Amino acid sequence: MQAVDDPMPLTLADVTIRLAERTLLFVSATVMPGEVLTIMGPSGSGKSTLLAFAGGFLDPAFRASGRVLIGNRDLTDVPANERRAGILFQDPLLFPHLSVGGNIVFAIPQAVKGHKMRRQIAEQALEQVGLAGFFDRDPETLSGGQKARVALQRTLVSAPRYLLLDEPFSKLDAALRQQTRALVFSKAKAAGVPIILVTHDGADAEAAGGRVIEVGSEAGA
Ligand SMILES: Nc1ncnc2c1ncn2[C@@H]1O[C@H](COP(=O)(O)OP(=O)(O)OP(=O)(O)O)[C@@H](O)[C@H]1O
Repeated sequence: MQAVDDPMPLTLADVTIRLAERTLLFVSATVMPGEVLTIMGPSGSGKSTLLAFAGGFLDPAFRASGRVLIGNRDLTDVPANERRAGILFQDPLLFPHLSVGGNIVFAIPQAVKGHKMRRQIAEQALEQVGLAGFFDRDPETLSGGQKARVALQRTLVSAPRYLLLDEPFSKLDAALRQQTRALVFSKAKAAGVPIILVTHDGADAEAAGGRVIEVGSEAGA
């Protein structure tokens, strides 16, 4: 797994997200490497939009004020190829035209040279989540839980500076959810980078084991 050589805190400094004239949410917090900050709130309260802003790709339909800082650097001053926000969505979004292993190889930073080395990293990443021997499989032949594990490893091999988790367990059934949740949090924390989790589910927040921020209602924060 790619280690991040310079893990830094992630700060959401007075971040306000607006849609038309409506304020959706306000958050101000610093997340330390290895820490999970959970954002909870009702549907439509702007949680996914907050993650998009934190990742540097806010939809132009929204207006945001406040800043996102990696360490002391404003995200907008960090070149796009150095931001490296690792994102996991509800849907694993595996590339259908690549094999399972190809999905992971694709995410390995270009600085890691050599076909053999890249393949070896991907094989190890699969092995770590119980998917040894799955390298050449078509992603469509995997179960939901297996896809979620591949998506996790694809994100982690990319050497992210921080992780943004947008309800990554919500499509899994209860038993699988519990198992996948434990795996994601242990591996994400081991990556030693700041983690922001968005969820509706109190059990996710409990398993994450960090601070929880409740954001506003649909009527506006
Ligand atoms: N591209 C867009 N243009 C206009 N409005 C949008 C756009 N994307 C989302 N919205 C609206 O912005 C609000 C916030 O959406 P967002 O997806 O951030 O909420 P959320 O809290 O993540 O919701 P959920 O928990 O249901 O995923 C919602 O009212 C949504 O309908």
